[in-house]
Amino acid sequence: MSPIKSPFLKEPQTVAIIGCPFSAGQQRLGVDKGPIHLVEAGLTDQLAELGWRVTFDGHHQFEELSVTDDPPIGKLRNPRFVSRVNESVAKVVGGHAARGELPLTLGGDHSLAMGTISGTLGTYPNACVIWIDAHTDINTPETTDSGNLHGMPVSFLLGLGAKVPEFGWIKPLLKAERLVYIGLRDIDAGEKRILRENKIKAFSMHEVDKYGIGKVVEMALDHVNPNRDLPVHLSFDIDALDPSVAPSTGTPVRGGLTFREGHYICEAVYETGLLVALDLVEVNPHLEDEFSVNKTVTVGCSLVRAALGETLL
Ligand SMILES: NC(=[NH2+])NCCC[C@H](N)C(=O)O
Ligand SMILES: [Mn+2]
Ligand SMILES: [Mn+2]
Repeated sequence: MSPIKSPFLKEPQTVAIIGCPFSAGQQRLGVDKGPIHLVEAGLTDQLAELGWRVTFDGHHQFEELSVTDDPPIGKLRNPRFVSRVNESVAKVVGGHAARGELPLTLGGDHSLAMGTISGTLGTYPNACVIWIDAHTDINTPETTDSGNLHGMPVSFLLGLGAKVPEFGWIKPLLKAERLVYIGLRDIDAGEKRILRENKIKAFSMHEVDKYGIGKVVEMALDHVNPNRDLPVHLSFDIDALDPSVAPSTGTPVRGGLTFREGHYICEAVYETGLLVALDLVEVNPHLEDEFSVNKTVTVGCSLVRAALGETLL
């Protein structure tokens, strides 16, 4: 029995867990401990229980890639380190995808999507990206206020904004019409302009309230995957969930997805049978109290299970 009825994955269906203890895309300590907590919570066994062959080669040791001198380039913080780590993540994710496995990247901050989505698109050039987040993470080197690269991966993938030679390895393989957002509620002014100018489809919490999550996911899939035949990369930032559901994250924004809305998205993507890669990022076990951390890690594991075939019935 295979967990997904998938036109893309090879038998025995394999999920490759890629632990990415990485935090240099933002400034709060602890998000690099996210993957360790998710794995220690038992995620590997939970996925095996769903029928997957699970591989996990230990958490990546990015220290080897660290740079002694990494001054900002313009506003961009830790640019060389972020670039190098993502280049290596792209190779790892791409390698698993090319072997017909499903890479599950555990972050770490969301700058990691530069690597994960580059890896997916290298193997599946027509893949679409479903980005679940409170934020659009589409600032360019020109529009960013914070200089934090976790707020910018999407612009690099689309090839928007000033070209930074250090990030020259990123091929702008993502097309605006193959990207859709759900859960948005904190978008910078410059980002709003980019969304408009590039006609990027986005469902904020306003649309979730108006139409309900079922309709929103259907409309999102209709946009990026009208014939339901393209591979899907699901990039899930835990801060898409309401802080009452997932408090331990670096940039919480109130008014987010409920527990069920978050799970519904994952379940609906699973049901398409088209999922080829999954990211779960921005779990920060150093933030808030022990109860909050447990809650956040537990909901993170359960979102992953939902995307990989756990059903309620
Ligand atoms: N992956 C995230 N949590 N991103 C938050 C980004 C916040 C803000 N838009 C920035 O550019 O810094
Ligand atoms: Mn976010
Ligand atoms: Mn994000």
